[in-house]
Amino acid sequence: MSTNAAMGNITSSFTTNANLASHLAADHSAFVAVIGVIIATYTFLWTLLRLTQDAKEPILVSTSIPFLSPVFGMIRWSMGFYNHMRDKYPRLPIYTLRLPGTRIYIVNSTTLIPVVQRQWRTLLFPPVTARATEAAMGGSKEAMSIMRQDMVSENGFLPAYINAIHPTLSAGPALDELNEKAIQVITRSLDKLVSNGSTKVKMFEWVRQELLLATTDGVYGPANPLRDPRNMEAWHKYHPTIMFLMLDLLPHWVFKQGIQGREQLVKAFVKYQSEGGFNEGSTFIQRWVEHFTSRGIPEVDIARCHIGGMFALVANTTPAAFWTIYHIISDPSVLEDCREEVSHAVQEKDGICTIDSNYVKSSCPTLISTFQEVLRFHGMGNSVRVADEDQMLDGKYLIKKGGLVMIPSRVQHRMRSAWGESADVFDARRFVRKPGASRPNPVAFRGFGGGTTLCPGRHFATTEILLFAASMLLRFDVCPVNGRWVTPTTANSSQAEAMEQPDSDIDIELRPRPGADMTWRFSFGGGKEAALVAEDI
Ligand code: HEM
Repeated sequence: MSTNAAMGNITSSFTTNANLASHLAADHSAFVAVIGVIIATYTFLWTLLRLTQDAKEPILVSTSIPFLSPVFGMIRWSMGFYNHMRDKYPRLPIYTLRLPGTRIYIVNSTTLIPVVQRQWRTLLFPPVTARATEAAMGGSKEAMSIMRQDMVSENGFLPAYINAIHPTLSAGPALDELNEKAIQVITRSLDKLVSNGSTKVKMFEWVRQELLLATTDGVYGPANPLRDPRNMEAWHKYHPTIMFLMLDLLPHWVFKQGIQGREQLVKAFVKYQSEGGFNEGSTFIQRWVEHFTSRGIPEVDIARCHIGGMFALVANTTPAAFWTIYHIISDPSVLEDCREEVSHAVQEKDGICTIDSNYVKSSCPTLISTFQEVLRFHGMGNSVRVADEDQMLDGKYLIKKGGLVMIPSRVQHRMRSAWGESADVFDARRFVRKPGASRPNPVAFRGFGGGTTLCPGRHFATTEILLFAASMLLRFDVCPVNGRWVTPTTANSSQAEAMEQPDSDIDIELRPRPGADMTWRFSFGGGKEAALVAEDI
């Protein structure tokens, strides 16, 4: 190499190094600037968090990244998040989570639950219903202003709505008639299955279809919009998007299909309203419509609210029925006991088998206990209340106006102090009364919620599910097509619902039992409803 060339290389290498050094210096300052911004942002958020948190509020947790740690926790642990937090902070009766723009007070202690429920005039549920109506059902400004006018007093639209429907869903002729209509639909469908001989079905899909048709026929009557397969398809498109629409975080075009489904249902329910289809429906739906029309809710919004009502009707009943039937038929000893119990509810005369619904609701302890255990084990409702003003809870904890108070039922349902060491195990006979044994703490059982928002549809759903299960046990043997029962996982359950949903379906074969082809009927009337929650005992 010549001297010149060598010099050139040295010069060029020097220039390159100088460039590199200046690049590194620039990169270094950019790096320092980024770190500076991160530290400044972190310090700002941390200070903001501390300054806006009152010492009297429940202890603040999950703060490593201010305002975002709870969000990451919810994404990571999904529906197990609150149980994870309970295990992490086992001594906290209540704690605060701070999310962007929201503070949530999570109640873990069984003793605080009745306190929250007693403060129903300042810890409100109606704002939650109103928000769902607006975000997920598309309620108009006019309808929302009627709904939001008074959310506290008994004259307010939403509290008065619950009062209007309550008598039609409580023990009495209106409820009996509703349950009778619904079970007739299931019976007709089972008759058809029997006449087809052994049939293979996908269990969840099949249970869902049976209940959707039975429940909506029972409620809406002969003009039931869900009888039209296009509307049924629209429901299946819309239903999975409800939770995302309620969260209202993403633009609506992301859920185009779901919204198309919803709008198709709105048209169908507008027709149902304008043609007076409800006049031939249940007493429940007549009182429901009466309330909405008397308060001046526009027709199209009534149709939107019908869709919200449908969600309440079927969203939890379907998985609850699936799990009840699954846990009975997949356990030979539970199956034997339940079948024996319901066989005493049947009276046969002249080829007609009549099942006494009162007997099923009151005298089949293993069947009823299995259903209750389904509500405990698979129940995942988060009771949410909105604080209407600053207030003290139990004289100890400051709840700030606008904050959400939440009671996650999964935390209660898996509490060892309430359910013992077997809290994480499904035990079909857990609720069967045993001589000398004490009852589990009823406050820890939140399958139907509790307090003023205790589910008004619980008797309808309970009877429908128990009678469906009884019919199945009496008329069919059920086998898994692949020869063994494998309990589906539930990790992907939609958190808009109060019951876990199976992640995968099960192929089953329904084989008619001897006598399945006789005429099957139900008798109703005069009996009490099954008492599953403290308020009914
Ligand atoms: C197994 C089936 C069902 C389950 C597990 C269930 C569960 C629940 C739960 C946990 C709540 C309380 C929500 C809270 O406090 O935050 C609730 C409320 C409610 N449920 Fe159900 N439910 C079922 C069936 C039904 C049915 C069939 C209807 C309609 C007839 C219905 C109508 C309602 C209504 C309207 C509310 C709100 C009450 C209020 O605003 O005060 N539910 N349900």
